[in-house]
Amino acid sequence: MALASGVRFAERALLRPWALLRGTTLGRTEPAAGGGGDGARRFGSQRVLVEPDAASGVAVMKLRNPPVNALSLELLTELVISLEKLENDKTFRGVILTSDCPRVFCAGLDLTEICGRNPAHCAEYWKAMQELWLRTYLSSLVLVAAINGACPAGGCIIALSCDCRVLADNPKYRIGLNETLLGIIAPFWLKDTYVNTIGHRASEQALQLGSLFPPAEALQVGLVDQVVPEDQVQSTALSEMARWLAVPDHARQLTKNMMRKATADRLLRQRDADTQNFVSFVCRDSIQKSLQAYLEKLRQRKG
Ligand SMILES: CCCCCC/C=C/CC(=O)SCCNC(=O)CCNC(=O)[C@H](O)C(C)(C)COP(=O)(O)OP(=O)(O)OC[C@H]1O[C@@H](n2cnc3c(N)ncnc32)[C@H](O)[C@@H]1OP(=O)(O)O
Repeated sequence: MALASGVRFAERALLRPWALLRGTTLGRTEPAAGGGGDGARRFGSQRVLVEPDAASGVAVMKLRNPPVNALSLELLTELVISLEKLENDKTFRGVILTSDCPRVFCAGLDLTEICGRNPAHCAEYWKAMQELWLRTYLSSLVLVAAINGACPAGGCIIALSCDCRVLADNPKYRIGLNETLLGIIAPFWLKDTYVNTIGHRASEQALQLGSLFPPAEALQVGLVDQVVPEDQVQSTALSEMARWLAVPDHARQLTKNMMRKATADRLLRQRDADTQNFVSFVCRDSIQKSLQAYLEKLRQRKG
């Protein structure tokens, strides 16, 4: 009974794939450095590099959308497709999500996707955001975030959608939801994800203040599970993965589903309304002005 409802839920979460692969090169396969058999072949796309290890059942998925892994529509699309590919391949039980860009895990939403764009584009973009969150939050795989760089806003949400987070101990690598500082508001599903991770009071404070936590504070508040020297992020993520994979899949997956279903269902029930809210909010003149000003500040901040 529990299994059947878990499967039905997973099926509902598998929402439509998009036909929006502008400029993507999906499905490319090439030998990993060091060569080897099938287990060592890497695949992926232009913006997502997947290094599968069939022997351990673990794949490393690297975001590579330089300079800062901003979540462009293409990156969102390629992430969903790469994840789906691994989920459909029974060889794999876990994914380590990390960045191929130096110093940044993910800069969050790509502001150029919502600045000066028409409502139809903003809607398409937001649906892609929702899709990635649903896919990661409900993934049947064990997802471990190896956070090897700055992790604001949408980057933080991707990390929080994983089962476990390992952050590199570098004061520049801050993590949190800073939306209010851009003059925008985190949608309810981001807020729910935050609350589910660090609790109501800490979320209330951090969300209103737009706090970006340095590693020690992120650990203290519970945003991340481990803080380790930068050169140990990958090995620690692998050790964490082993701990999670020691649990039988069916028991772990059904428990994950039990813990996360209500939060995901809330978005699934209101997906269109959430998109409309986002579009009407972000297309307001006043919001466009503050987003433009924020982007300009980022561009001038060089050095
Ligand atoms: C999965 C579901 C997700 C749901 C998400 C829902 C809502 C999310 C809200 C958001 O995500 S809003 C975005 C918030 N992001 C930020 O505030 C981060 C802004 N960026 C930074 O703070 C810094 O860039 C950095 C990430 C700390 C990296 O610093 P660094 O010094 O290494 O690089 P920069 O010189 O600042 O930037 C290089 C280059 O990249 C441009 N850029 C940076 N961030 C963004 C962005 N989010 N979108 C678009 N472009 C960005 C920056 O302007 C520079 O461009 P240039 O042309 O080279 O000047």
